[in-house]
Amino acid sequence: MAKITLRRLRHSYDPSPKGPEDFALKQIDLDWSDGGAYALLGPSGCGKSTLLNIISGLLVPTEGQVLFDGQDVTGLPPDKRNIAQVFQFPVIYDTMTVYDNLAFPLRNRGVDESRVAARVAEIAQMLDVTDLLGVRAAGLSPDNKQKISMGRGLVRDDVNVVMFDEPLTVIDPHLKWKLRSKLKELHARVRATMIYVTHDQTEALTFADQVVVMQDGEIVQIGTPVELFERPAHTFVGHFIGSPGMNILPATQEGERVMLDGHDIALEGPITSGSGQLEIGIRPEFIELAETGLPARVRRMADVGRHNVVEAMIGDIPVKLVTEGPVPAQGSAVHLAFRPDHTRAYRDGWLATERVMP
Ligand SMILES: Nc1ncnc2c1ncn2[C@@H]1O[C@H](COP(=O)(O)OP(=O)(O)OP(=O)(O)O)[C@@H](O)[C@H]1O
Repeated sequence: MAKITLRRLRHSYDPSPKGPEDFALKQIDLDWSDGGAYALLGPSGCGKSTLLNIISGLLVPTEGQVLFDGQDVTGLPPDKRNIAQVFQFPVIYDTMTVYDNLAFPLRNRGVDESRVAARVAEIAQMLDVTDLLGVRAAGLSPDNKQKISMGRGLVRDDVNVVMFDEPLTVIDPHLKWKLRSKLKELHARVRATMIYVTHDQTEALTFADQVVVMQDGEIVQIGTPVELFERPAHTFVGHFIGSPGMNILPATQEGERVMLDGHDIALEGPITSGSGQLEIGIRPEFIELAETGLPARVRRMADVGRHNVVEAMIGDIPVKLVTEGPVPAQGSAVHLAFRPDHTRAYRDGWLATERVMP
């Protein structure tokens, strides 16, 4: 397995790009350490596939370098990079048995049959497909086909990286969670460097130790799932991660004071200096209905299972909060308390408060 370094990567599909808007990847600098579980998360069109194709060698970047363990592989074709890839749709040979499918990548490398047998048995056991080893792949259900496809990606232990490109797309929703946790378990056992590409926050947050969030050809934040949830570096991350996402509320500043609809708001710490559009970011989980606080009116509520989501208006500004307690009737006057340690300011989208450590 290898450490992967992306150095000053830029890519444009336009042969003569004029400005940043012509670049599908603006500038990417990244270090992925050996054996880590990473997710690349972002909405459709943000550049995930472009980045994946550059790492796998299907695409040569317009600028910058890709290094595996410090060695420049930017110009190497995919078959010289020693990587395994699992795609959206299963890539298996229908006429072969499950055993032969799993054995294929090893036999292809000239691995001897006793080693093949041991490794196939190990992977089959991890994926719960031992019973299927003698079955022809053509007869498998779509999710079992994709499991075998994943197994083919994981069977070699000499690859630099295993890359998964939206691998659960074809899986039935009720089976998705099973495969999701299976993949996490597999990483813990195989300890390969893995990169998981998805637009689905649940998949990314379940699988990865570190999540790279992309927007519009740029990385907006790299962090653990908890870091992304608790302290988004950008309003995009706050909004994209969480359900419902972070409240992003228009704010004004007078000296050190930050105000929302004319009310002073206590923040996690001092606001950084600078200019630009000011907003307050607070997650619905960190707002409470209280005796005192910001006056608001309940607009609607939704029962989402374990808790209720209440939408209230502070003046003309809608705010969502999550509560497990009783919900006041629609139209009633309430007070909202923001937890200061989870209330942050953002300027032109970027985090603009410093955290005061307790
Ligand atoms: N072959 C291509 N030629 C021209 N433009 C392309 C090509 N492939 C992608 N793009 C553009 O590059 C940008 C990034 O696309 P990319 O496919 O990398 O995003 P993505 O995050 O993987 O999206 P999706 O999840 O929909 O695949 C988009 O604006 C897309 O239109």
